Amino acid sequence: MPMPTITAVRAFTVRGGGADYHDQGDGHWIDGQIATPMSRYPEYRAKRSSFGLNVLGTLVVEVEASDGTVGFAVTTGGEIGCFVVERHLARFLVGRPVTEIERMWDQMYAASQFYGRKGVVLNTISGVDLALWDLLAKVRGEPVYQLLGGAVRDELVFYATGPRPDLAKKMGFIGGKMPLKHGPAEREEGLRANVAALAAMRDAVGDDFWLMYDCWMALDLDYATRLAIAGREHGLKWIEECLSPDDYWGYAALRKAVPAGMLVTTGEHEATRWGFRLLLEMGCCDIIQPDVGWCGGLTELIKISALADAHACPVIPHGSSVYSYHFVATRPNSPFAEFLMMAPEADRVVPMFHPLLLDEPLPEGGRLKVSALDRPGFGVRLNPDCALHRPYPAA
Ligand SMILES: C[C@H](O)[C@H](O)CC(=O)C(=O)O
Ligand SMILES: [Mg+2]
Repeated sequence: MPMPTITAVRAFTVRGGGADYHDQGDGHWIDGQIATPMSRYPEYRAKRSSFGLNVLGTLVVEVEASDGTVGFAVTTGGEIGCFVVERHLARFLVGRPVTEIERMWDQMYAASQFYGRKGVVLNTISGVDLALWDLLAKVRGEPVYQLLGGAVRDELVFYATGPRPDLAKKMGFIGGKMPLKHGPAEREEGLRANVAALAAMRDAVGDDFWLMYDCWMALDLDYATRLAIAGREHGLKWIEECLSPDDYWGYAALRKAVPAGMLVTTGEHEATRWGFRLLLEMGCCDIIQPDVGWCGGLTELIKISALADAHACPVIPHGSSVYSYHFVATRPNSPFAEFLMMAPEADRVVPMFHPLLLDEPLPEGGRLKVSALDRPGFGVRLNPDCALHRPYPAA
């Protein structure tokens, strides 16, 4: 049966939240003091925006088909992403049938290998890939999760990321992952403060609620090991992204050094099946956390997940709202999902990609029925009130 072909590819950027969820206004918890690889420089410690955490902005990719259907997706990538899409990647899409996602992915990756492979180029390929899945699912009139093989569960259960696991517990989430505040440059005093914050939160939530620490690449092996050992007493379930994403050897050593039963997790800044192959084969972690908007998109996440399954390693995707939910619904080895608390005080559930997307389904009581995803494509719309900027329109 002849399928529509792709007739146009457009790339836009937009500021203020959206897929670059770090691009928030003053006073938001996500831009407070959180340990980062830049925390060793005191002048970049108090706010993550001080070193440029929100420098990229959101990338919006639209793909239009010959029958008039438009698919779209959002990720982090901003103006650089727009350039890569419109001046380079679009050529591999225009004129192709909407079904040929695998071939388009392979051409985008192979053609950009000389300057890509990870980082913003893979964010960009992910954005294009997700827009292609949205388009194909809309052309077929089905939700994306049905194209992925259908749901393996009726509802998703979530843990919450943010500074208030005590409030997340009241909202019905199964656990809370806190941002670590102090890094190694703040020495023993900082370490004691990190452990004290965990202990206080444990007192607030009781024994059975999961508590985790997100260390956002800020630590070294020695500090991470000491934090894990001290955290065990307070029921720290996992310790996340402690080291540089390039330090596979450090992660392998950390996994051996943490107390029995504590999980080492990482992968939100890793990309492609080859990056995750290193994490898995080197025994770096107990859970991988690819971000579907950064790791290469759904086409790549399917491969990463299969590889992880063969290593008995669960896949709990990082954030990414609907783009994760449609995937998690379909994989036996993704037993729960992350919800990032994007309210400035983490005191209520708000859409992760607010204000950019309309119709983003929200967990209620820490759960989301898969039937809430039953709309064509990823089931979301762009908010017409958000001012999109198209810096590199095709000539
Ligand atoms: C809170 C973390 O520093 C980061 O902003 C989000 C993240 O790493 C996660 O959700 O995981
Ligand atoms: Mg994280």
